[in-house]
Amino acid sequence: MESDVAVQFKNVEYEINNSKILKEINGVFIQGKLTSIIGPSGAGKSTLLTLINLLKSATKGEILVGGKTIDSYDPMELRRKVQLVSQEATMIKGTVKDNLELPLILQNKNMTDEEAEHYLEDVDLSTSFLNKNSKELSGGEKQKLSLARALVNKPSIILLDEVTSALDRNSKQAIELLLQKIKREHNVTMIWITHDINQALRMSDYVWVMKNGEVVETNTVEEIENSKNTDVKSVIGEKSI
Ligand SMILES: Nc1ncnc2c1ncn2[C@@H]1O[C@H](COP(=O)(O)OP(=O)(O)OP(=O)(O)O)[C@@H](O)[C@H]1O
Repeated sequence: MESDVAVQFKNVEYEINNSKILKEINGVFIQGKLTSIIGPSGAGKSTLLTLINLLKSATKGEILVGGKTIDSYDPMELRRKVQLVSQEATMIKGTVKDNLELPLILQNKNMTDEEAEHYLEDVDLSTSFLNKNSKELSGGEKQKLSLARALVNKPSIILLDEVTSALDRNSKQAIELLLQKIKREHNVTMIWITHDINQALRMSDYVWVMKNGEVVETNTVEEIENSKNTDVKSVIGEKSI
């Protein structure tokens, strides 16, 4: 396998209650690049994402992460390497610092205030937020904090599930800029589900287009924009799905 491949799907299927949610999925996610997954509701995007951190297990085929079959990872270890950030930006009760420190606390470690401030700066949050109750943060600030928390385990892959869908225009723009900065400075592979087609085309290096549990096309943004495939054309013609 090429060394720039972060994740590879080989004939992957996911079946539940005799229903095939994902069929014959093949493709790669390239190291250090941002790939968006787009497609209509129910296409199987979230299911595919959860296979990459073993929240679900493929029922057929093979997934390689960093060149190793996913089944060879301890799930907890894998989830440190492959961080999931979701739309809800779920916080635990307590301060901003409590939330940032959580990934370390789970490993019986601590975080100094200095380290915590560094993480806040990394995501463009004021260091004065350190002892603020996380409940008081705005939606955009919570999402920045959840990105900072995802960075604490120094992941090589970040899975983003509709992380800007609940945000207003300004916060959405701030998160987009932040994701570009994280990709650049931390060289992480990002796999992003979004219903905002313009955002996917604007932000991504590569795009996977899904429909009815299948991957219709995986390609660069430019190739996707010029695709002759009617399913691809209908998905990107929607602009917001
Ligand atoms: N546990 C389950 N049991 C049965 N069907 C399921 C289960 N989980 C998901 N599905 C079905 O699998 C299909 C794909 O769901 P999935 O959430 O992956 O799609 P999606 O593309 O992420 O959709 P959305 O954009 O609405 O989030 C849907 O038809 C859904 O109803």
